[in-house]
This record gives sequence, structure tokens and C-alpha cells, in this order.
Amino acid sequence: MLAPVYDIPSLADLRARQPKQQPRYEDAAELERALAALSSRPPLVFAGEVDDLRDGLARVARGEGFLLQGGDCAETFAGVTAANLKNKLRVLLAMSLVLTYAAQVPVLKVGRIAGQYAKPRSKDTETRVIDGQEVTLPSFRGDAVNGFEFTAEARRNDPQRLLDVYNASSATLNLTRAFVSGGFADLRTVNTWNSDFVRNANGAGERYQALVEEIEAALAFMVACGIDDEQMHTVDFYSSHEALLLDYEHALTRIDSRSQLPYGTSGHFLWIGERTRELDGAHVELLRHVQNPLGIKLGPTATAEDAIGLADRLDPDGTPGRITFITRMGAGRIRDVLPDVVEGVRATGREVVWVTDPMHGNTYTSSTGYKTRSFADVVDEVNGWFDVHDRLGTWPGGIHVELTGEDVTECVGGTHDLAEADLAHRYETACDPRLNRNQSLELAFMVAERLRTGLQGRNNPVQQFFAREL
Ligand SMILES: O=C[C@H](O)[C@H](O)COP(=O)(O)O
Ligand SMILES: C=C(OP(=O)(O)O)C(=O)O
Ligand SMILES: [Mn+2]
Repeated sequence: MLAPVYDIPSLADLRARQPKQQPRYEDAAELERALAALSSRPPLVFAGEVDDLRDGLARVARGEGFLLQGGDCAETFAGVTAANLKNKLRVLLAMSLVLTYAAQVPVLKVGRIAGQYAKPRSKDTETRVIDGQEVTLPSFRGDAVNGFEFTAEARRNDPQRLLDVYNASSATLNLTRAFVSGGFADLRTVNTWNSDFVRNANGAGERYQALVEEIEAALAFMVACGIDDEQMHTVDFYSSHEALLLDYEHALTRIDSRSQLPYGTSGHFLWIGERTRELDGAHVELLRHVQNPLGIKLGPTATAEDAIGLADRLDPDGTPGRITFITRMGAGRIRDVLPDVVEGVRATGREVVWVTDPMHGNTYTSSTGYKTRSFADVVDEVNGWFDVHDRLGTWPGGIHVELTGEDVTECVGGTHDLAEADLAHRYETACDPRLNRNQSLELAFMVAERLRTGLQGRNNPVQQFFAREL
């Protein structure tokens, strides 16, 4: 195993590793000026918050917590509005209430928020037919890099956008902190959002009505017992994104003045994507130096050896809460591929967090030409993931979902049974199709059911409480 590392690698070292998925800029001097400006900006998140999240994830790894991570595939600058953020937080908080009740453990709430502006793409260019002519332009790589609009000017990589990412993330974090501590997250209000959902949710509504009523009764009981208002209405909420752009992440990697240790300060939780997780690559090299909790995406070709190699490189001393494996294998592959990976990692004695991303292995193009996902496939992958963990006795530690609080029509299926023909109605994503508000809540209720049935015999804090001798 490698020794722990306490310095920050140079940008030159990272660039020499020829990292994948990085934008090239026409004017190198302009990039350097933007990075110099970024380097002098204050951190977006603080070491103490990052440590708290890592400690929370250590509890998840032990089966004493659950992770809910969700938000847009690609945040956009235009999407930094109070209404958009409020709706996104609302759906995440509503999901988290149901999950907390069902899992009988605290739920860590982590947004794909305040930094999720850069996208790895499968193709470098995009071709469209315009006025009968084929036009080919660079792919959209997220607002951090270029513009979504299909014009040569918009698709030009612009280093100023890195500063815009910082500003947009800062505004988002500011509002998020205000929302989650200012009464918006009050559990009573949150439960009314869930009852609205079940009331309007066709068949699924009846199935989940009882759960909402139980939660309401539990809340009423807590109030009757005199639980203080503060506990009812403040929650912790963390930010996360894929640490894709090395220029940006490097500029925001800082030595914490108290501990003298390096932290990624662009977000609390950083993850390495499926396309950039080579062991000797620049992404692993940068992130192995920071103290943040790290996510690693594992696709359908991942092996136990890959997972163990990454864990050894990124976490040589086995820090609790450091490693989260986010599996995104696809509904058709999860039951075959996941068991070996989980068993291999478990045999090393590591305690990691196992999370399912049921989105990225289930993308296809609809007959109407939209990049979409079927809610049934999402549910199938989640069920497959639960089946594997239940069989192996490992703790299914959390879900990672692309979602929005808006009533978009990007994924088919769900309570309102969206059809491919409906996709055109409100297809607004800048990259991958997201679950809309109802689909997200339905997923939370479905996960809650699985958590409840899988709880038998599990030694969690609630069960310990009831088992304690009086
Ligand atoms: O979000 C994930 C990836 O960026 C995305 O799925 C890639 O999409 P593409 O295949 O359209 O490039
Ligand atoms: C790019 C993403 O995922 P993956 O790396 O798993 O493809 C994503 O989470 O948006
Ligand atoms: Mn995506």
C-alpha cells in the first residue's frame, strides 16, 4: 500500500498524465489568468464540514446511515434561480424523510449541486442537420466549458466560465445553507409534500398512503414528547459533483490552515467518473491527495481488482468514510457483475459505502429521438442491487440519482406513465434525462419498501434502543 500523501501535486504533473475529457483552450494565457483568479478566491466549502460528511459516511459504511445523493446531470448557469433550487431541495428532503423512516437510520443528504457543471462526453463532436446541411460542432461539455446552444460561437471553450462556475456554486451554496437552516426543511412541511404526492399518484398512491400516515403519526408523537423545534426544522445538506476539470479542481485544492492537510474546496463530496478512473490517471492522482470523501463510479465492466486497486490508491490507510463505490451497471448486468466486486472488496477487510446509481447504465434513445431512461429499468436496477446486498449481507448504503424538482418529461414510465410520445412536452435537460418530481418520490417510496423488508435482524440504532435492558 502507498503511504498517505499530504501535499498537492502540481498542475504540470497532472497535465503530463494526459487526462481524458479535458477542454483545450485557444488562449493559454487567458486560462492561466482565470486560474490565478480562482486560486485567490475563498474556499466554497470548509474542512470541518468535509470531515463531518466523511464521519457520516463512515457510519453509512457500518450500516448506521443511508446516503441520498441527487440532482441534475448537468447544472446550468441559467438554472441558478431560487425557484429551481427550492424545488430540487424540496424533492430531496421529501425523499429523505421517507428513507429515514424506512431505514431507521439517519439519511445523509448530498446534492449533485453547487458544482456539477462539467460533463464527460462519449463523442467529441455533435452533428445536426440544419436546413438540409450536416453541421458538425464540438460537443457541449457543460456550462463550465462551453455553451449548450448549437452555434460555433457557443461551443467555443471559454476559460472565463471556470470563474462563472465558482460564482454560480457560491450563490447556490449560499441559498442552500439558508433554506436548510431557515425552516424550509421542517419535517412537518416535508411530510405534507409526500402526502400531496400520494394523493395525486394514481395506483402508487394507495400503495404508499399507509407509509405517509405512519410518518405523520410518528411526527405527531415526537411533538407530543416535546422534541424541540430546532431538531424538527434544521438539516445538514452537502454538495457534490464529478471532479472532472483538473484546472478548476486544482485551483480550489487548498491546505487547511488548522490541520495543514489538503482539501478539495469546490464541494464536500467529489467523485471520479466511469470514464476517468484509470489508476495512474490525473484524476486519481489529484484526489488521492485530498481529505474529502470520494465517490468512484463503477460501470458494467468493472472488476473486483479494479475496485480494490482504486481503493488502495485513494485510501491507503483505510480512513473510515473515505470511499464510496457508486455502481451503475445497468438493470441487465447488475445481478451478474456486482456480486464479485462486493465480495472482492469485502475480502480485503475494507468498510466502504455501496451506492446504486440506477441511471447511467440504463440510457437509450427513444423512437422519437430523445435520450431517455425507463423508470421500470431504474427500479429494476435498484431491485437487483438490493438483491445482491441482501444475499451477501452487505449494507445497501445509498442511492445516487439524476433528478429535478420540476415536472419535466425526460424519463418514461412512473406513476403518470409517461410515454415516449410525451418526451417532447418538457424535455429540458442539458445532458442526461432526469427523474421528474413524481418519479423521484415514487423511487424513494420503492426504496423505502425494500429497506424495510431488508431490515430484519439488522443491528441498527433503533433496534439497539429496543433491545437495551431496562
Ligand atoms: O452524465 C454522464 C455523461 O456525461 C453522459 O451520459 C454522456 O453522454 P453522451 O453519451 O451523450 O456523451
Ligand atoms: C458522467 C456521469 O456518470 P458516469 O461517470 O457514471 O458515466 C454522471 O454521473 O453524470
Ligand atoms: Mn449523467
